[in-house]
Amino acid sequence: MTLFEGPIWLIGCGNMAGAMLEGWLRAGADPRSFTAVRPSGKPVADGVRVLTALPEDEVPALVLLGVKPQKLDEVAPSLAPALAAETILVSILAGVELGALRARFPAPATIVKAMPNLPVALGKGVIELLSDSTDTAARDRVERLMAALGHVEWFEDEAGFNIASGLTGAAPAFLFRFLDALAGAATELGLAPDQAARLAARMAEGAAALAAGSDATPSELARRVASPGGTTEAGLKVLDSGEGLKPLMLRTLDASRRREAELAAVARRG
Ligand SMILES: NC(=O)C1=CN([C@@H]2O[C@H](COP(=O)(O)OP(=O)(O)OC[C@H]3O[C@@H](n4cnc5c(N)ncnc54)[C@H](OP(=O)(O)O)[C@@H]3O)[C@@H](O)[C@H]2O)C=CC1
Ligand SMILES: O=C(O)[C@@H]1CCC=N1
Repeated sequence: MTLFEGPIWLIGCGNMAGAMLEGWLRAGADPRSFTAVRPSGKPVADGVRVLTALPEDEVPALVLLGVKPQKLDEVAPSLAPALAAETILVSILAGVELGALRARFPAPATIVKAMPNLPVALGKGVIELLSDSTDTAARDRVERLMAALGHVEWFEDEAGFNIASGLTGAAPAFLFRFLDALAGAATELGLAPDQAARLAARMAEGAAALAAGSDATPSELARRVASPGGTTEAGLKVLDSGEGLKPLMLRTLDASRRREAELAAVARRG
């Protein structure tokens, strides 16, 4: 069974849209159903058409808007007339609200905001979705396509979507920083850098799988690791001391959310 019927255009195919394409191809999608439009014309994957301008030989069933938010007004004027009422527009542009998309793309009946993250390339991403469309068949088609990339959740409003965007869209970078710091510390204490990086990443893979698959809270899982009077407890005391990690995470996510609001305001002004 095909993931999605009809041509899919990827407007911009850099880190994120490229990772989504990788995930869909990995899930068995037909490469010939995709057209990537990118100014560089760099190839993306075997069998996927790459153009430097919009195709003129087909009407897209779905368009994935994958450029930087700052490029929205560079692409919208030429893209909008190429979309039909039945074209589903999916935007992954951080901060750009449904209203700002509707103002630029009047034709599509269904516009969906999606916030994916880089692990979609492995089919292990998280994708938040938001739409004001009442076309349940179109919403279901988008959900099915996104579900090939990982865990999908719908949101009811921009505010909740924005908080979740920081938590799953941006936070892989926060986790990578944590792993870097952890491995760096092990290196300072005497381990070879490549070995420290490898072990930290493998540790995170297993611990994350445990957390995702367990009914226990992260706090309970930490308790199971920390033997009373043991080595973990000694480390946790440092992590939890003073201001600790929790206020740092609050400031981190809040900064992402505030930046998202700034990007939203720019796109609203147009
Ligand atoms: N990176 C991430 O983890 C996530 C990113 N996002 C969102 O994804 C979007 C893209 O981010 P990211 O992939 O990191 O950025 P990249 O810089 O990697 O990719 C941007 C893409 O846009 C293309 N592009 C630039 N100008 C145009 C144009 N005029 N017409 C068509 N394509 C154009 C570039 O083409 P070329 O390759 O030829 O230079 C490139 O393929 C952003 O809106 C971001 O908010 C959302 C969730 C996570
Ligand atoms: O940094 C950004 O703005 C984008 C959105 C989430 C991840 N990358």
